[in-house]
Amino acid sequence: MKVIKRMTQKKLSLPTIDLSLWKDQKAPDDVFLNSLRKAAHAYGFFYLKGHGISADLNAELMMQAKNFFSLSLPQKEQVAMINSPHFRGYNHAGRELTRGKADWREQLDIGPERPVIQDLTGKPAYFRLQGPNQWPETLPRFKETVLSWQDQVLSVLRRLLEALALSLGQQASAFHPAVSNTPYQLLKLIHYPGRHDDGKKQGVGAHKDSDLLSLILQDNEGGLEVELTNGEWLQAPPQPETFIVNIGELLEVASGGYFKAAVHRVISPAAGRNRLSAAFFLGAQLDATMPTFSLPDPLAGTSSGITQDPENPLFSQIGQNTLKGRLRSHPDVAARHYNDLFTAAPSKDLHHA
Ligand SMILES: O=C(O)CCC(=O)C(=O)O
Ligand SMILES: [Fe+2]
Repeated sequence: MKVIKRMTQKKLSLPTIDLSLWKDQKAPDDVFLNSLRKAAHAYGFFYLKGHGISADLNAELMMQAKNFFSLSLPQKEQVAMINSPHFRGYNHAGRELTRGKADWREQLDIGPERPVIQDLTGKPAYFRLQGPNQWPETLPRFKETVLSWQDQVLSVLRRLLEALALSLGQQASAFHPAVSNTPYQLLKLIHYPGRHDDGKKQGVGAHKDSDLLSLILQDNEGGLEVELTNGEWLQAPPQPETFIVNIGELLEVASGGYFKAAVHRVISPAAGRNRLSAAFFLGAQLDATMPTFSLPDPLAGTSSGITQDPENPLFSQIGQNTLKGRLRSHPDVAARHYNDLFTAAPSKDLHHA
């Protein structure tokens, strides 16, 4: 009995990709590319090690996140997201929705520090996503640490995208037009409080990310899970010195469905416990359109195409897909700052992004 259990667990563990195997910007070898392609195709969710981001910086980020969530609610509300047309800032637990159901987590959303686009007349609404962040004033090293981590993670993901492009038989530069200049990006610092008496377990409900690639740093609590193609849920517990990387909807579009955006969720910690994570989402230039690459033969034959979900239409126009995700996740921000876009407020099929 025990042996079978052990064998099953071994078979079902998530793959680990070691980015340090790709040295000195030289073309990565076939072994590395094959394992990356396989991980992205079969799971859409994997561990990343050899990324070059120091354990100290990761620990400092988690410490700053902890300091922020330890502030009083009125202090956190000073940077409430409802004040920001750019969807930046704090949301208390229960305010964000996934598929219409409240998530049990509080979070601070931080994007790239960019100026507001002044003259938006005649421009698409998604340009309103660009603008400044809201920073907690009482935490001196917070902004510096967060921006430094954000910067380093962005470089890691840009590099990983070069490898992913090569693994699909494309030029390493295939994603450069989408991510080299000023891609949309978002960092969420997240605190999952312990379960309530009502026993509900939705830390964040099952969802796909609407970006190209996401990267998650988690503390030791666990609770992150990914849905396999056979419908089973597999745990993704923390592993030292690694991040979780997962495929988002834009990469599913780019790969013609060869890489699938992974459905994942977080189960709330038990009562009295809590969990911290930092999730970074790399989108793309808002005014670009995600191309769908034509894949070389052996790959093209094994792709089942882009997922069609009437509740969650995928737009290849990036700004449109990005704004869709933000509006659905934050109907209160949508109602305050984007009311002109709706005849009725979105409510039924809200989807976390
Ligand atoms: O907190 C985590 O580990 C994952 C969060 C997540 O999937 C998301 O915010 O999209
Ligand atoms: Fe996610």
